[in-house]
Amino acid sequence: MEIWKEFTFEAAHRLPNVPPGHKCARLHGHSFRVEVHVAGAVREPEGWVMDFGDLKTAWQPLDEALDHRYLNEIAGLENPTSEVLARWIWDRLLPWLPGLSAIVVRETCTTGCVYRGER
Ligand SMILES: Nc1nc2c(c(=O)[nH]1)N=C([C@H](O)[C@H](O)COP(=O)(O)OP(=O)(O)OP(=O)(O)O)CN2
Repeated sequence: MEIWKEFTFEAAHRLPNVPPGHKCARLHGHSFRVEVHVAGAVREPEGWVMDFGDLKTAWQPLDEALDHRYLNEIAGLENPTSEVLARWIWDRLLPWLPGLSAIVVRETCTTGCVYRGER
């Protein structure tokens, strides 16, 4: 079974390594949406993989680190593409969520990425 919870944060960024003239080299912002997925057996008697509330608790420090920030200023996010951000979030949640199975990052309504860790 796989469960997930979606979180949102607002942040600014620019992409420093894009080709000359690329629009994403300019400072801009997104309402980022992040899905945190956890896989595992359904535990009894609770009838759940884990409490959605515990996902929220695990996310809280990341909200503090990311919300209303300039992502490029954060260590490890100097080139804050969706892909880099997904891996950065994965690395910070894995110690708290051993069943972590995917991080989905959406920058806009039409773009995003999914990271399932190193295999
Ligand atoms: N593989 C990636 N490609 C791009 C990323 C990224 O993180 N990974 N990021 C960007 C920009 O940050 C951009 O803001 C989002 O891309 P895009 O979908 O092109 O933005 P638009 O909302 O302007 O898209 P339209 O559908 O054309 O309106 C770029 N690429």
